[in-house]
Amino acid sequence: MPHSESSSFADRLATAVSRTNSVTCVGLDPRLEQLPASIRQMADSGAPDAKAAAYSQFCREIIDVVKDRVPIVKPQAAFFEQLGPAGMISLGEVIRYAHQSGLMVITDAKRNDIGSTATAYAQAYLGVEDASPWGSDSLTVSPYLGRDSLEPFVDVCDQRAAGVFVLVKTSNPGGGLLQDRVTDEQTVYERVADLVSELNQDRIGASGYGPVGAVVGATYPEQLAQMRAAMPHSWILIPGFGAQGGSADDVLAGFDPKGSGAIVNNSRNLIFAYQREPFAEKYGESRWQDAVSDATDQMNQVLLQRFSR
Ligand SMILES: O=C(O)c1cc(=O)[nH]c(=O)n1[C@@H]1O[C@H](COP(=O)(O)O)[C@@H](O)[C@H]1O
Repeated sequence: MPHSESSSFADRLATAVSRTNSVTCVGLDPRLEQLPASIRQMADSGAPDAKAAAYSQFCREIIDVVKDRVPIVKPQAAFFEQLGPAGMISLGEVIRYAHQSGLMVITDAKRNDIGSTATAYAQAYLGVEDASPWGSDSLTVSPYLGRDSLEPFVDVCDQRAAGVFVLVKTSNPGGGLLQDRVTDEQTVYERVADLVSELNQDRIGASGYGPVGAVVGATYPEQLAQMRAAMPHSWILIPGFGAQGGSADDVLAGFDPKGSGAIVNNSRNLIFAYQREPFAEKYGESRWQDAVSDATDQMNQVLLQRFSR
C-alpha cells in the first residue's frame, strides 16, 4: 500500500527521531567471526544457509534490543550478499523484522546504473509493506552515473513515500581521489550536493526535509558543516562514527539548529560492543545483548548532551 503524502519518508524519519529522542542509526553489519559464540555456533557446518540463519538470529536480537531506543537501522547488504542466495533471504527477513518492530530501515547497498536499470533497483528496494519485495524505507545510492541515473529513484520515492541517501562525501580515506577533484571551480562532492538539492526541490515535506538525502562521513567534519549548509532540506546520513574515528563533536555540524536533519550510523562499535571496553568487562560474551543496549544508550546520551532538542 503506498503511503499518503502526509507520511513521506522524510517526515516519518523526523517523527521517529522525535519519538525515540535519538539520532542514532544502528548499522547491521554481521561479520561471522565477530558473532557471539552462542550464535556463531549455529554456523558450525559452514553451509551458507546455516551462516544466514546465524545472521538473521543475530540481527533479530539486536533489533529486539534497540527497537525503542533508536529511530532507524541500516542493514549492510554486502555481508548478506557474501553468503549468496541464502544471505539475501536473510536480508529480506531482517528488513521485515525491523519494520514489524517499528523501526525504519535504510538498506545500504550503494546501488545505481543507467536509468532504465536504476528503475529496477528502485522498484526492488524502495517502498514498505507490499510496495516492494525488499520493503525498505530507503536505500543508499551512488551518483557516479549522473542525474538521469538518480531520477528513477526519485520517481519511485515519490510514488512510494520512500527515500534515498546519495553518496556525497564518503568516510573512507581514499574518497577524496575523485570526490575532492575540482572542476568548474567546485569539487565533485560540492557538485553532487547541488544535484541532491536540485532533485529535492519541490519535494519538501512538513518536517522541512525531502526524500533525497546525502551521505557525508563523520571523518570529514569541516566538509560536513559545509554540506549541511549546501543541502538544508536533505537528511544527512553520517557514517564513520566510532570504529572509523568520528566523534560526537565531529558530527555536530551535520545537524540543523534544532538538532534534527541528520542521523549518525554506528555499526561495529554497537553491535559488537561486547568485544570492547568497558562493555567487555561489564557483560562478557554471554550478555552481549546487554552490551548492545548499554552502548546504544551511551551513544544516544553522548549525542543528546550536544543538543537541546
Ligand atoms: O553508506 C554508508 O553507510 C557508508 C558510507 C560511507 O561513506 N562510509 C561508511 O562507512 N558507510 C557504511 O557505514 C558502515 C560503517 O560501519 P562502522 O565503521 O562499523 O560503524 C558500513 O556499513 C559502511 O559500509
